[in-house]
Amino acid sequence: MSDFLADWYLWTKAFHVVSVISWMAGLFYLPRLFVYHVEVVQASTPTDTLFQTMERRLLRAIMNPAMVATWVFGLALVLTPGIVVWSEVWPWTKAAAVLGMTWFHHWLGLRRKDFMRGDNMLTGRQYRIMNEVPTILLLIIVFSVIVKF
Ligand code: HEM
Repeated sequence: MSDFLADWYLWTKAFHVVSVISWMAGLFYLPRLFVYHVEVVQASTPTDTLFQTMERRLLRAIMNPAMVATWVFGLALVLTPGIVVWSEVWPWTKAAAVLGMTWFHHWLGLRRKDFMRGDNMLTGRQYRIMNEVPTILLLIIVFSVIVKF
């Protein structure tokens, strides 16, 4: 198993990065959709239904599979011999930020259900602020995994 993972290391990393890009695209876009949904769209109109469809498809067709793929390829990299040295700081920083990103994904899923039920409680400004969460986590993850501080 270790030999197999070592042989496929660069391919695994390439698929990991592709999955990460797809996941991040959704994590940036879905809160933007929520901003417009709450600020511009009237409840129970055809536009409301259209936004709900876009939000559901983005989450189910792109973000959920991309998150699973990111985790699968990421964990394969963790198991690859010699890649992660747990006595260094960066794997822990990255792990904490990745758990934060996964929490944010599930938080967005819960907010989508609020819109679906017609009882969203947050304002456009609050969604704009939450939109910064993936940016901050992305910076922490990329600097920790590449600079390895
Ligand atoms: C979901 C759980 C994740 C795990 C278990 C994981 C684990 C890993 C591991 C072990 C590596 C190899 C590091 C190396 O080759 O030195 C790696 C590479 C990488 N990861 Fe992740 N990762 C995860 C999520 C993410 C996320 C969310 C991002 C970005 C937002 C990300 C961005 C990257 C990048 C850019 C690389 C390539 C670094 C390089 O070129 O050396 N990863 N990941």
